[in-house]
Formats: sequence, C-alpha cells, structure tokens
Amino acid sequence: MGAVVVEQLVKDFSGVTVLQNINLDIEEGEFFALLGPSGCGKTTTMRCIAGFEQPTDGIIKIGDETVNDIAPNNRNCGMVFQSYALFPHMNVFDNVAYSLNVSRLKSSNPLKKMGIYTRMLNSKLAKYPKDIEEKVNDILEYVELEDHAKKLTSELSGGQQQRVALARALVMEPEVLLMDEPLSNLDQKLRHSMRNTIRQIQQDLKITTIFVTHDQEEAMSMADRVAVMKDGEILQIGTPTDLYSHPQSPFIADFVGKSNILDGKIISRDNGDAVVQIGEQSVKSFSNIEKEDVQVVIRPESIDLVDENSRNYDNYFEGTIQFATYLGSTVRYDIKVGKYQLIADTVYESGDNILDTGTKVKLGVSPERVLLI
Ligand SMILES: Nc1ncnc2c1ncn2[C@@H]1O[C@H](COP(=O)(O)OP(=O)(O)OP(=O)(O)O)[C@@H](O)[C@H]1O
Repeated sequence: MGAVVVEQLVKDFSGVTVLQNINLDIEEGEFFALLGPSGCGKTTTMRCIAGFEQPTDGIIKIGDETVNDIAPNNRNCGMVFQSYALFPHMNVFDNVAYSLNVSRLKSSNPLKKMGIYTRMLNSKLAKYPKDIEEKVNDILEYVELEDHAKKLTSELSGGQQQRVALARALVMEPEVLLMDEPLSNLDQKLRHSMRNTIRQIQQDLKITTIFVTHDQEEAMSMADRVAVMKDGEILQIGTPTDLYSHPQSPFIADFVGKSNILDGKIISRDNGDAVVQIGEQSVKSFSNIEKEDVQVVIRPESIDLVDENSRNYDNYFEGTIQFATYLGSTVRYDIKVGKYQLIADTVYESGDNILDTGTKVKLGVSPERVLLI
C-alpha cells in the first residue's frame, strides 16, 4: 500500500524549471533519502509528493493510486519538518491529539459546516474521546515523552520537540512518512541519537519513509537507498554501499564521502583491467570502462602508507607529508605526490606515531580500489 512512485516529474516556477524528469520507485516499507546540495530540488520533490505543490508534468502514485488530483490531507502522508511546526500555545498532548481530533470532529460533528468545530477545539468543550486519549498516550510513550505530556512544547529541548512532531505525524497512521531536514536544527550529538531513534521507529513500524537531507553522512547512515540530486535532476540512486563503491560521476564520488579525483587516460587494457596514465605515473585498475579519458577515484582509506614489510599493492606512489589531521580513530594525511595533492586516512591506535610535515612516504593502492569514471 505505501509504495511511492514518481514518473517523469517536472516542476516549473514562473517558467524556470527546478525539477526535470524525476523518476522514483520507492518500495513499501523502504527508508529512502533524497540527498543533494542546497537548492537542488529535494524539498520541491517532497512537496509534490505531499501535494503542497502541483507538478507541471508527471505522475505521482501512492500505493496503487495516482494522487495528482488528491488534496494533501487526503494523501495519507505524515510530515515532519526541520522547524518542527508545533503549536507553541498547546501542550505536548494537545499537539499530538490535534489532527486526530480535527479529523474526528470534521467527520462527525454536524456543526462543521458552520466552522464551529475549529472553535470548539480551542475551547474547553473539546474533550477528547477515550480512544483518542489512549492512542495519544500510547504514541507519547512510544517516543518516550509520556512524562512531558502536559508541558508546553516551548518548554522542551529541540530533540524532544522533534519527537513531538514525529508523534504527531505517526498518530495519524500515515502510509508514508515525509521528513524534510528533520535533524538540521539539532546539535551534533543529538542529531546522532535522533538518527538512531528515527531509524529504529521506521524499522519497527515498517513505514515507507522519504527523508530529505543535504548531509551525506545522515543519508548514508540511515537510508536503505539514496537518490543523489543535483540541479533539479537525479544523478544516481543506490544503496549507501553502492553509491560509495560505484559512484557514477565525479560529483557523487566527491559528495558521497571524500575522494581523491584525478584526471587520467587509459593507455592499455588487459583482460578487462586497465592501465591508466596519471601525470608521470601509470596506475593499474580493475575497473572496466569503455572510454579513454577517465577520472580516477581513490578513496582516502584506500591509500596505505607502506614499508618494506607491507604486502604487494601493485600501485605505488612516492610522496611527502604536507600535514596531518588527528581525527580520533584515524589520522588524515595531506600528501604531495608530484603535482597532485592526495589525502590518505590511516587507522590510529593509541601510541602510534603521527608523521611530521616533510616526511617522505611510500603509498600503496590496490588495483581494485582504483575506481574509474
Ligand atoms: N515557491 C517557489 N517559487 C519559486 N522558486 C522556488 C519555489 N520553491 C523553490 N524554488 C526554487 O526551486 C529550487 C529548488 O528548491 P528546493 O527548496 O526544492 O531545494 P532543496 O534542495 O530542498 O534546497 P534546500 O536544502 O536549500 O532546502 C531552488 O532554486 C528554489 O529557489
């Protein structure tokens, strides 16, 4: 029921095309991230799915139904935003109960045509029926906010407010959960713990989730699959490991994780392996690619500092340490190799030496770690 399909979606604003030919096939129960830099069209894509924007062209399906002509409140999508969008004058319980109560009163109250039900909601007359009360209590317990039910949302921390927003979306039992940069307002530590909370809830409930973020680490650590967007287009869709190991463009190699990206030319091929000329140096790669002018992608953790006891790498570079950055469990070295500057990440264990600027080093890279694009 909760699968989301987007076919040939185009969106123009005042004649300017901001989404071009977006195709998505999101499976029921999948955690799907839309990842890309600011302005690439992530939010607009999500707003078209939610129904807040009308596509210029293309089809949006939720479950088996084409929803282009269905109003946002009838699409059965729950939304969570960066700004939480809570009612500050209401307590936590009322915030979560609000939509349930509105939909109950709309469908049952004879006064609805007169708009009186909205006034009732804000008055003491609006007592919650028992089932709503139970449901809200259950969901608050689920997001571990049961002790805060009577507090105003303005009295809560950012992480707690975001859990209220999540509870408010989930209490409606949506088919699809849409989250737009929900962690961006949280500090680093809270972001990490909220990532786990959201992922856990999503797996528990198996709810189809579309998650918008510009943070590649967030997308890669949370999502089953990620669509990387740039300039209103989708460049690549894949699992996090797929995108990391097989980036199809230099943009993705650079945006998804760190990369050394060098221009090269294939000078010979042998059984599908390639020998690539990079400046003065030739490098062997197990990548199989048709064209001659290529970009060579080497991840920082694929470059090892080697000595006479090291295994055979096939590819070696001579370099000079420019500087070292201690990152806790790793040390990142910037290394000058001929006219190139490479970065290499090495595992750091307590007591290890960190190499000084100017130290001459030999670097080893295995051919299977040399990617060609
Ligand atoms: N209502 C609008 N009217 C005109 N242009 C718009 C409107 N909404 C978005 N845009 C433009 O569409 C493009 C895509 O915007 P969108 O908000 O979808 O990007 P985004 O990837 O979500 O970026 P961010 O991460 O900064 O929110 C941008 O160039 C933006 O300026």
